[in-house]
Order: sequence, then C-alpha cells, then structure tokens
Amino acid sequence: MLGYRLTSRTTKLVWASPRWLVPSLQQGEHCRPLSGCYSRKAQASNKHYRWMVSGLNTRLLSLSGSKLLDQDVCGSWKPKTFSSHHCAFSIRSNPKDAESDGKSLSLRLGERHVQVPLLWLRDHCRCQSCYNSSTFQKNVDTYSLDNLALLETNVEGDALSIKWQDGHITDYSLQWLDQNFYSPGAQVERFLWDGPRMNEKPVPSTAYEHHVNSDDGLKSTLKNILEYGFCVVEGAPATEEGTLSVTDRISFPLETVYGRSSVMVSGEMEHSDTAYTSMPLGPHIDTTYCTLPAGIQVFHCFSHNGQGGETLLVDGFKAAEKLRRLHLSHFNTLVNTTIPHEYIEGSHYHLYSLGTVLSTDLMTGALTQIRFNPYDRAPLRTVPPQDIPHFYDSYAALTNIIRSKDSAFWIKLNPGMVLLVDNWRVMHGRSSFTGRRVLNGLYLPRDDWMSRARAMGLV
Ligand SMILES: C[N+](C)(C)CCCC[C@H](N)C(=O)O
Ligand SMILES: O=C(O)CCC(=O)C(=O)O
Repeated sequence: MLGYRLTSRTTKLVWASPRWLVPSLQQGEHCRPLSGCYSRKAQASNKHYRWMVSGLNTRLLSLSGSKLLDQDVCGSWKPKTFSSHHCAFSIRSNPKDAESDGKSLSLRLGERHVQVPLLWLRDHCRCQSCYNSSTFQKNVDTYSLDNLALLETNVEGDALSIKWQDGHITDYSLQWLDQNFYSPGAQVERFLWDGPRMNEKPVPSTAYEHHVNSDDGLKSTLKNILEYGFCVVEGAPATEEGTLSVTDRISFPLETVYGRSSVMVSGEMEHSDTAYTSMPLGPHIDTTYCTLPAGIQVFHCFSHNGQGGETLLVDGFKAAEKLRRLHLSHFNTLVNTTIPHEYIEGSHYHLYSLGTVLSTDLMTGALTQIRFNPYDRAPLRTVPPQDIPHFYDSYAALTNIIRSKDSAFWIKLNPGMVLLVDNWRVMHGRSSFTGRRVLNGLYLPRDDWMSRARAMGLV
C-alpha cells in the first residue's frame, strides 16, 4: 500500500497515505486518546480500517497489532460536527514549547503539535505596523517577505513572542494561533434529523418578543437555524411588517425577481411558479438557478380558510449523509457534477446557474450546501454522455432518500408563526390545499445572516 509510516517510540501504529496524513496531523485539535470505539471497529475488521477523510477519497489504514492505545498517538472522532466519517489522528509527542527547523516553527497548540511555516507566522503578524486594528485589515506586504529567519522565540503561558532576524518583533497568543492555524473554526454542532427524530423534540422556536427585544433571543433563533436548519419565531403580528420586524433583526431581505417580500394569494399567479398555485410541492431548495441561492427562506402564513397546505421540511444534510453512508459513489457524483437550474418568466427573465447538487468543505469533508430542485433543473447539457446513466442513478438515490416518508417533518403554519429555513440545508414543500391561503415569503442573503451569526459569536 502506498503509505507513510507513522512511528512512535514503541510500536509501528498506523499507515496512511501522505495526502491523508498531512491535513490530519494538523487537525488534532479535538484529539483525545483512542477509545473503545476504535478498538471495537478494529477488531471487527481485524487489520484494516476504511475512512472517508476530507471528502476526498477513501483511505485505507492498517493498524498493526492490538496496541491501539499507544501513548504517542491520539485520534479524534467527531461524528457530529464534521461528517460522520471524519477522523483525524495526531502525534502527541513532547516537543519543546517552540522549536524551529529554519523553515517552520513547531508549536504545541492546545492538544496538537503543528509545524507552522515561518511565512505564515510573519504573514499573520498583528503588530501595529503590520495590521490596522481599527479597520481590521492587513498592512503587511506578504510578497516582500523572504529570507525569513528567527532570532529568538519565547513562550510564556499563552504568549508566543518572536524576534525576527530583521529586528521585527511579533507577539501572538497561542489560543489565537490554535483558532486560526489550519482549523475549521468554531462551529455550532448540527443536529441532523429525520421526521421521527424531529417529532420527538419541541419545534425549534423563539418567542417573538424575545427575538425582537433581546440579543439573547436573536442568538437563540440563529443558533436553532445553525443547529437544526430552521426555527419558528412565534407570536409575530400577522402582517408583512410583522414578518419584516423578525427578519430585520437578522439582515435586510434579498431582493429577487419576486420582489423584496412577496405575499402569495393562492391562485393569483403573480409569477410563473407552481408556488403560486394550490398544488402540492415536493421538498426542494429555492433559487437554485441563482449563483448564490438564497440563504434563508422565510414563510409567514397570514390566513387560510381551507384544508391542507401544511409545510413539509426535510433535512438535506441528513439525507446526504445517508447517501454518503449507503452509496459513496453516488454521493461523490453529486459532489463532483455541476448541473444547471433555471427560472423563466415571460420574455423578461431567464435566470440560469450551474452548481453541484451537494457541496462539501474541502478541509473537513462536512456538507456545506445542497442544491436540490427537481422542478427547476434545466436541460442537462453539462454531463458527458457516458456519465449520464450514473448521474441519473445518483440523483435518483438522493431523491429516494429525500422523498421517503421518514425524512419528512410536517408543520402547519398558523398566523404569527414566522418560519426561517436554512435554504442551503433544509428543503421545504407543502401539501395541496383548498380555500384561500395568504402566504408571505421572502429571502435573506446567505452572507448576511451568517455575518450576523458570526458577529454574535456563534460561528
Ligand atoms: C418568493 N416566493 C417564496 C414567494 C416564491 C418563490 C418561488 C420560488 C421557486 N419555486 C424556487 O424554487 O426558487
Ligand atoms: O406554499 C408553501 O407553503 C410553500 C411554497 C414554496 O415552496 C415556495 O414558495 O417556494
């Protein structure tokens, strides 16, 4: 096997390909000693371990002997924050606080031991001349930095001080380095759900007064969206102003061909989309035909004097993780194939955009976006003929999971309930209905709602 041998003082432990090893070694942030779960799995498969790492490929590791609990190697298993197949190992040795080989500085950051290139360190100097802390912008001229050499390094508690050969002095906090050097950053742990799992829990929600009047309230709304992919703000005035008083706390609305905020009265075909009828709608993501699909989909039903019209929600990341587990090749096809979506209205509009059905983070392999809308798929001109059957099989496999009864969570929206859905993760749909139904809908831009969440320290 192509491999890189990780050796410890006592035992040969793990084989891994260099491509796997290098990023993984630097991800020991969450590492803890190997635990029972590894041993059990190792016994089950005897010698070989198969992991999906960073969404790139399947890597094979062999564990030699039964000495899994070697002191020098620790691993982390983060089934929730990252993908359920994500795993990272790091070497735990006893390095000096800071040691340099002339090109990089080896540092102990939290639980991990990393080699930080000197160029990276100098590029991240936050002294007054290199960084403008009132505009939060870099001044350092990175490309003029060459022949970097260290004169002195000193670690004291959380502080690392470097004296460079050209006389420059940089002070870092080790915690800051740990957060910013090869790290995916803080994340709210996602709760992936299907219908039965969500039905066991109270609906993620925030009281209107709390959401509107306190930062804690707003924070809990955003945290629900990050964790579950949706949140209901309960008790809003059942008017468009009521909806906007909820969304304005988060960001301005995204102006689209449907306007800034639209009030759909069933049967009135204000735009050429099935949403304006009373027909059923299967789970889908909106605005897949835009380069950057809307970030949050907002629904607020002002009135309905008939039957049906229930809202359907499906967790796209749960569905995609299931596909990854059951049919890795289908999952990879949907991550690697761009397909077009479009919206055509009269002779005024023809929106068109290419994107992959699934997107993952290159560093962690975690899902970042699902772009699933079977209604708005444009002619499939992007897939080479020989790959077409496999693409359809993969799309069908995902569709089956998404449409399975168990994936569905149903909720009836009543006046005053403002539903906020992460349109990059959770699909929505509805059952058909009778009577007159008035539904206010609008979108919030992805970057701006995430900006609010980040500014509140949530991500
Ligand atoms: C804007 N508002 C929510 C009222 C309706 C939009 C319809 C959107 C369309 N079905 C799509 O999938 O993009
Ligand atoms: O009518 C509904 O509840 C949902 C409509 C919809 O799916 C949409 O506007 O995209």
